Amino acid sequence: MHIKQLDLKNFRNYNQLSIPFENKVNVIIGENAQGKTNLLEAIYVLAMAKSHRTSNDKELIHWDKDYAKIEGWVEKKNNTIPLELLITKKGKKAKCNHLEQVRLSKYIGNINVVMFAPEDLNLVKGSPGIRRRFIDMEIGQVSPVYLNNISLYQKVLHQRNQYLKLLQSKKQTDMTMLDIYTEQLIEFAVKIIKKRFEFLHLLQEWAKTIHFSISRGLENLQIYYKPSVDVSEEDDLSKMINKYQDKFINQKQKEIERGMTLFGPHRDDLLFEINGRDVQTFGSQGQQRTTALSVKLAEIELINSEIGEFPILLLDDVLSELDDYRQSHLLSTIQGKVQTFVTTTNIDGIHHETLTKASIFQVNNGNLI
Ligand SMILES: Nc1ncnc2c1ncn2[C@@H]1O[C@H](COP(=O)(O)OP(=O)(O)OP(=O)(O)O)[C@@H](O)[C@H]1O
Repeated sequence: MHIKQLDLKNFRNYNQLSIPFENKVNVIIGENAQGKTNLLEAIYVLAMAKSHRTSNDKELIHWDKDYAKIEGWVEKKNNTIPLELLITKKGKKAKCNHLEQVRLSKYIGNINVVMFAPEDLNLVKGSPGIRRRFIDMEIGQVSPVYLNNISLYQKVLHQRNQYLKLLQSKKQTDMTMLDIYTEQLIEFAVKIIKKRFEFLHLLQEWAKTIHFSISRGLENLQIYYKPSVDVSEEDDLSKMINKYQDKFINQKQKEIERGMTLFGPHRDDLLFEINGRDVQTFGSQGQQRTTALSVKLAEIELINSEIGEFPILLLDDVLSELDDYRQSHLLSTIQGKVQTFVTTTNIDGIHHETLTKASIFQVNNGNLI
């Protein structure tokens, strides 16, 4: 799939932009603070209905304006889909094929994107929240049901936490509501975890092969799911439910004392190992970067195997962070099959061969030439 045309109105520092793109590597060059990341963010928001760098949608609207609009025409194998996202200070409205989509979870997934930004280099080293966000965003792109379960889980989690706070402060002593919230929480938790296991299983297969090749056959990458309740990939849903129920019964007092939910998908993590050793603790910076790169390249392959089309790749200022060999590997994977947007302040950081086949844009204060 690829974006044929992108129109922006009042999006961050873009007052008005209307630009066609080809299905190849598009290099966006500009000095700092000109709007390179903003452009990639617009494509990401068009795909995911939220930003990769802020949870506050109002920040996306140009300071002096009341709304922002992103329109994109996405060419897929069999059709072209017009997409539109209107962001106002009161909320968002999404249209697909000119029809308003009541549920955003149904809208997301019309375009698939893989974003690789400097913060993704922290996928291994950073906090567990980064890894959870990664896994949720990636599964969410191909599974609206998963996104829906996440949002229902978060709702119950919030209610359960509030109730635990009431019990903690002894403003409430009746346990009935806590038990009801616990049952509801478990229902969504196990569905989420089951899907995460499935996704990681597939991601792991691709990431392992890619990593082996980037490390010139020296490194074996393994990715594990680290659950906060001792469930495993082999467990069926009812076994997982039993384990969860036991955990919440055993830890009830502790949760009341702390006034919060201490177990569940919102506390789970991922573990990366190279040749049997934890990359977060023992990996060099280079190994951590290679791991992040392998995972991103694996995502591209995984999306293609799930939906039969390659996603759009957004590379925000990361090419110069990769050495020549890793850059070549990345570019040979995408060349000719993945529409890619690359931002850079310095064209010298990008392979000569890539540049000869790319469209090159200059961005200057919210204008793209
Ligand atoms: N809501 C907004 N309205 C208007 N301008 C905004 C808004 N949000 C950010 N900006 C402006 O956008 C510019 C930043 O753009 P962007 O983050 O895309 O920079 P960049 O070109 O990627 O730079 P760098 O190379 O430093 O990462 C800044 O000048 C900032 O002031």
